[in-house]
Amino acid sequence: MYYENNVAGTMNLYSAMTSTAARRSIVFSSSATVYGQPEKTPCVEDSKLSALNPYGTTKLVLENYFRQVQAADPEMRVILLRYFNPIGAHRSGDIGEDPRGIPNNLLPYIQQVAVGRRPELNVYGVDYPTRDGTAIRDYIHVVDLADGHIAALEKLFATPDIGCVAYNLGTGCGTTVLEVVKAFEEASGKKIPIKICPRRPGDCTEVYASTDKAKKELGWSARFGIEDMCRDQWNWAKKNPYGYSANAEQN
Ligand SMILES: O=c1ccn([C@@H]2O[C@H](COP(=O)(O)OP(=O)(O)O[C@H]3O[C@H](CO)[C@@H](O)[C@H](O)[C@H]3O)[C@@H](O)[C@H]2O)c(=O)[nH]1
Repeated sequence: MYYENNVAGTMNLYSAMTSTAARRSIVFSSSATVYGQPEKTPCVEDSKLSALNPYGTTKLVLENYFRQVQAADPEMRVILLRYFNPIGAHRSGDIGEDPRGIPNNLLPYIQQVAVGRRPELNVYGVDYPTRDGTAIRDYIHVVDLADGHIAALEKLFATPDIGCVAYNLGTGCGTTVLEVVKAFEEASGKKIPIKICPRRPGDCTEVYASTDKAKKELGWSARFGIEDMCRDQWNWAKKNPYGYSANAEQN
């Protein structure tokens, strides 16, 4: 079930719902950040939740809010989608991420180094207890993430008594910062100079998804690996080195 050929089918399902049911259904964009520093990986949906930073607190508060609202109104249907680390771009190279100012996230930063907009990548922490000392995340292609939403909507529309349920949207694979750098270098043919820096406050060591629940209950799993994500991100970057702006002055 992939979004390119499935949007029409999903819209038909949506039309089949009564408008009241549709109004009382929601897919909430939550985040793997609600796992805080996980006690165990892969993270399963019923793991203990906590927040390591203010962003994580906003997601936890809103997840709790939706659980309470749904408990008070059992006819509501709620799916909490916990995104892991979305990266990549549409394969056309025409739609991609274009953060304002200095990027906070890894891939947009690497991409700006690759196109010559920044001299080097700051690597935040090489003393984590991982295979190369850098932190581990579960990177997921944005197109897989989009497909996950279609699967969630279909589940929501087809299950009146769903209540409030959380699903991980991740690949189940953990990748270190240095492994991402290497994958991007291979995809782009560009050297990414790095500067070793202290850990960034609020970062956890390792987080990656258990994918079993989404696979079993939504019929969804990620199709793309880190090489595909870097290839598509690079395609976007080389076609649009200044994002949606035409030139360097606006950046
Ligand atoms: O310039 C950079 C940027 C990031 N990192 C490291 O790269 C990893 C990934 O960082 P980043 O891309 O900023 O993602 P996260 O901090 O893991 O957060 C992302 O993933 C979360 C889910 O886990 C989401 O909730 C957030 O919205 C999303 O930004 C971390 O170890 C960072 O320390 C660097 O070394 N240098």
